[in-house]
Amino acid sequence: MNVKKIIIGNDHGGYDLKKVIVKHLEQQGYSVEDVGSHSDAIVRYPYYAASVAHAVAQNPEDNKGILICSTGIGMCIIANKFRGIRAALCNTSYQGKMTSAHNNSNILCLGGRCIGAFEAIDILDAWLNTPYEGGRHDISLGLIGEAENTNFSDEQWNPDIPDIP
Ligand SMILES: O=C(CO)[C@H](O)[C@H](O)[C@H](O)COP(=O)(O)O
Repeated sequence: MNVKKIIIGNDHGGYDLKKVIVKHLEQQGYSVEDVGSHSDAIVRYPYYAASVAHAVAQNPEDNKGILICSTGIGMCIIANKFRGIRAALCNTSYQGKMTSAHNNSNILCLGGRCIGAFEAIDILDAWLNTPYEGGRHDISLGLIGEAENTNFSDEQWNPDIPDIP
């Protein structure tokens, strides 16, 4: 396992699934940092998404993140606003596998009210155990980096579409 630490955050909609995920990760020997929330009391998910995304963006070589809300959608929207973050909302283990292989995603987003615990663990294991393939996918990741370094208020990122695979 290359990842040194997994930072996990949730809101009230993700609290129950978070507990299952943390237990599973610790059983697998991962070091886990839980930024909360720590109950099912209603909280606002952007705070937790930002906390995890910031920590992963600060140390992307060593850290990965997991964010869980009711759907995973709001968490994913916030996390992807952080430079260097590639957050992926996954509802199937195939998506978990492919987002590691092709997107080299560094945050996994899950919907606590959308998938069951067993499905979530399958997705998580597929995501953690699948290596990034590199190769042609480096081109796409380079373009993602280019897009996130563009100030859209000043200019438009609208590159010509080249005739390459
Ligand atoms: O899924 C979410 C955002 O994408 C979050 O879990 C929100 O909390 C969701 O909107 C649920 O909100 P509620 O306050 O539990 O109705």
